[in-house]
Amino acid sequence: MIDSLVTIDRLSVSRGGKRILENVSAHIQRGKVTALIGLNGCGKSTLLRAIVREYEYTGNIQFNCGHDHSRHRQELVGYVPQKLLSDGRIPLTVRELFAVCLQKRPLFFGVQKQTIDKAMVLLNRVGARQLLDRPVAALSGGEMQRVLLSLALDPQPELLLLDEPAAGIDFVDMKPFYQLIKKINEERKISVLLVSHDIPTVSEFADHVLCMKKGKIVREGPPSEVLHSDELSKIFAPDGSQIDCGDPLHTGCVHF
Ligand SMILES: Nc1ncnc2c1ncn2[C@@H]1O[C@H](COP(=O)(O)OP(=O)(O)OP(=O)(O)O)[C@@H](O)[C@H]1O
Repeated sequence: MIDSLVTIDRLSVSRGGKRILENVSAHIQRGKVTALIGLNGCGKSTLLRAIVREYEYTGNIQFNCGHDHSRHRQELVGYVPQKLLSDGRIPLTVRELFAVCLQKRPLFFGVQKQTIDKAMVLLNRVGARQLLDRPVAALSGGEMQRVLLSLALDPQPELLLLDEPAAGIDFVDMKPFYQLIKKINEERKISVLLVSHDIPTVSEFADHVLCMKKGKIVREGPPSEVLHSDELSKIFAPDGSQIDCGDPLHTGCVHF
């Protein structure tokens, strides 16, 4: 029996006249890490953007969060995109980025002390307080992900959406990063939906897996079932080769 924080029911999304998601039904488990896997272009980012209401959709995304919805309290969802901007040229320091995100007044009035204090608390949570005065454009992929993660955790969300959080992170830093996500999940009781292309990491860190193919969820369940299923093999190893579900630190990462 799935304890579902979010129940997605017959969700369809079209973009630019093209149907991207078709009748997607799935669960995001309460208090757990759910991984969304699938080939490039199958619709994973589109699903995340529908959940944050960035894209229009038909069907239903039901938050089973225990709120009194008549009081119009929005569900709290933190979202970390794949990239901040495609060209990466943001002429700001991390301190100024926090000001843009947290302050109500324009940046030309300066960064308020309370913003800096808050930025330090938020960066500290993700082990990144040393980044405060660094230019955003000079951050590595992993540093950028930590900054975006710290912003997504304020205010504390019920659901954290991470779109390929390890995409810019090298082999050595990847495991600590996923351990940080697991820690946030367990200690703060934040449910997580993360997009990943790394089967060993999904095997190690996810409690629940959604497998997407061409805009549809073709399999959902625990990693032990989904990662060894025929559906997964047909998508990721159609030539009959073995899918490596081992420890990413020992067997190397399988990217698809
Ligand atoms: N505005 C748009 N107009 C037309 N097609 C679009 C639009 N936005 C996205 N698409 C297409 O929708 C499909 C799904 O895109 P999406 O980014 O959700 O895939 P993804 O699974 O996240 O891919 P990746 O793993 O490469 O990040 C892709 O084929 C993409 O080209």
